[in-house]
Amino acid sequence: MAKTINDLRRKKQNAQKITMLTCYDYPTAVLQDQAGLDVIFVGDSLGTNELGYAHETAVSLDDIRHHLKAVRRGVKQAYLLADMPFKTYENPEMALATAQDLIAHGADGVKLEGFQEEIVAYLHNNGIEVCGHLGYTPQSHNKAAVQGKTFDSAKKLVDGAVSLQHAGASMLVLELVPEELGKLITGKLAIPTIGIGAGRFTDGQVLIVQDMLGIHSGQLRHSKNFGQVGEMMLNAFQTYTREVETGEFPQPANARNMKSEELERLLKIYS
Ligand SMILES: Nc1nc(=O)c2c([nH]1)NC[C@@H]1CN(c3ccc(C(=O)N[C@@H](CCC(=O)O)C(=O)O)cc3)CN21
Ligand SMILES: CC(C)C(=O)C(=O)O
Ligand SMILES: [Mg+2]
Repeated sequence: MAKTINDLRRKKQNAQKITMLTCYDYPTAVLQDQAGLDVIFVGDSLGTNELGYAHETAVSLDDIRHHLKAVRRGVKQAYLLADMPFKTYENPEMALATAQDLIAHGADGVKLEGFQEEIVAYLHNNGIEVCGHLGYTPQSHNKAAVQGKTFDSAKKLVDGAVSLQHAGASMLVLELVPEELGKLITGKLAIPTIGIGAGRFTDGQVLIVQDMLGIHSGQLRHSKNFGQVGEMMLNAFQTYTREVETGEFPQPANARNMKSEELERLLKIYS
């Protein structure tokens, strides 16, 4: 049975951590699902991490849909969440059309950024499971910076989080906020909080899959390399290149052969 929002809420109640990673393709989805991830997430970080765009705001609904469909084919047990792209939820009707499109293409729930209580309430009232996202929100911020470091900005985030829950949000991502604020908001909410750069005390954690696999050069402070996959890929590409160039690959065992009588007939004509 695939995981539901209720399973995630129960994990929070039992003080069990919720695990989430971004995912943009089928083979990665199969492995994440097999590993037992709770939430597999097609984020709009797709743009900068998978498609080579300069910014998340360049990601279209078509882009998300295309990758969501691939991920859907690989996810059997996890909850599958999809980001609503920039400018696809500018009013309640547009938001509902976007959310319904993503649900129709395999998402179990959708995520949107910011203090969007009216949109969240409208989606919720139409049966959509919505995840909020507060703190650093790439669709409205240009440069990564920790949010909620001062009394005023922190209060805005606490009040916003409570309002989103009240509006019907099922879950809340907190991005780049002080650990103290992650803890405070998590304690105030009945719905699960998922942190990225939000410290130790959120109900769950999310990372960008390339970051945690070590596919990017450079290390962001909130992340950790759980594997040196980039280095392994580079080594494999370099070794392949060298072996093809030197003739070490392919070997006879990699080749297919004709029956000798067929070959002899052919050579009689052409040699
Ligand atoms: N590869 C990748 N990793 C992410 O964590 C990530 C994305 N992409 N795309 C969407 C958002 C944007 N995020 C980001 C982007 C940049 C920083 C960054 O530059 N962090 C600095 C410190 C910033 C600060 O402390 O003010 C660092 O050195 O880690 C952090 C989170 C998190 N998300
Ligand atoms: C950083 C996470 C939460 C996100 O929104 C994304 O990957 O798009
Ligand atoms: Mg996003």
